[in-house]
Amino acid sequence: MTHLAAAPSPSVRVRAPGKLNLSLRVGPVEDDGYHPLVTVFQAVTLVEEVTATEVPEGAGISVTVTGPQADQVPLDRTNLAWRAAEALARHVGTAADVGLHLAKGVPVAGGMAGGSADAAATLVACDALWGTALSRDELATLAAGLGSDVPFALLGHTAVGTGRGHLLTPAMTRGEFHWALAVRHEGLPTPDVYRRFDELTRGQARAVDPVDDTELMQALRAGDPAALGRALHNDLQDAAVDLRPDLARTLDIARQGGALGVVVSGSGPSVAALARSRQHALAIAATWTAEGAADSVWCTTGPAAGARAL
Ligand SMILES: C[C@](O)(CO)[C@H](O)COP(=O)(O)OP(=O)(O)OC[C@H]1O[C@@H](n2ccc(N)nc2=O)[C@H](O)[C@@H]1O
Ligand SMILES: Nc1ncnc2c1ncn2[C@@H]1O[C@H](COP(=O)(O)OP(=O)(O)OP(=O)(O)O)[C@@H](O)[C@H]1O
Repeated sequence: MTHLAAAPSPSVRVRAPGKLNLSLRVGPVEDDGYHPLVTVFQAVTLVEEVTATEVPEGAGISVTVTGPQADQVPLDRTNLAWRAAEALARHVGTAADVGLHLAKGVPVAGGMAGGSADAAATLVACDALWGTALSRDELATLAAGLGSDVPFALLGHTAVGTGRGHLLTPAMTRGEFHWALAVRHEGLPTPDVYRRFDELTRGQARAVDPVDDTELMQALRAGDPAALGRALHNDLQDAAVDLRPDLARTLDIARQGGALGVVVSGSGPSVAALARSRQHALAIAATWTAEGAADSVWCTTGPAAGARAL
């Protein structure tokens, strides 16, 4: 008797990057509860990998997760990847049946948009698995409905974000930038940081203006890490440090270690230090570890590609 092995279910694997905000300028909160932003995103080589696998009709969506902080990631419909699959299925009028596996390489709740990368990767993976063949523009519209950082995870590289951060213009850059990252395993909820920003600025934050990032954009075009380091900026930094005062020491240690610039990433609590080289990034990371200033440290480079099938 011949034994026939069952054919594996079709699956699609997609990688999407985490991000840093090289500059994050935040205006006064609007009536919808969101803040107008001008931000310069850079995608980095810390990535999420999402595998979407065909499941029997009517099986619905399921999520499994691996990675160092997998226990902090929800497996139900509050997971952004689940919501991305649901949003795509609703948009194209197909049944939302898929198994999603997330291999997490981006720190969880670190201000580096790991969940957003999962959502972007899921849109691309399910679009391929279900053969729905949406354009990148249609995917970007769905992405913006899932979260402000999701469209950038689709696009990748370096881009200026306006509106809620979801309206993107690619930016010209030269060369590769080396980053050291100090990660705290207790995350900072993004809404809390924006709320603290409102309190600290008493609702009177200055209106955002892309002109304020002229030097940063020049540094990127020139591939000049020293100039980029001087131009790093984050309007949410004071709010993040106010909520987590120990971040001040993490910032100081990197400065003392000769970082070209150091900044809280997005809403924190991750801290990103721009280094002269990979060796320099490793040295900053080693000092953070030695001083107990981070729960984990990472070295990465940017820019990196947006969500794409492997
Ligand atoms: C801090 C950043 O990561 C910088 O890129 C983003 O602004 C946050 O993006 P995100 O996590 O995708 O945020 P969303 O899921 O869209 O929004 C979460 C919450 O953050 C606040 N929020 C977000 C974006 C924005 N422009 N203004 C805000 O006030 C709102 O309270 C919102 O309810
Ligand atoms: N796919 C996901 N991966 C990680 N967390 C998720 C996911 N979906 C939902 N969450 C929830 O969202 C919270 C924030 O997740 P995430 O890792 O995306 O934060 P972040 O990097 O700070 O996001 P951002 O920089 O976009 O504000 C987590 O604590 C978790 O409860």
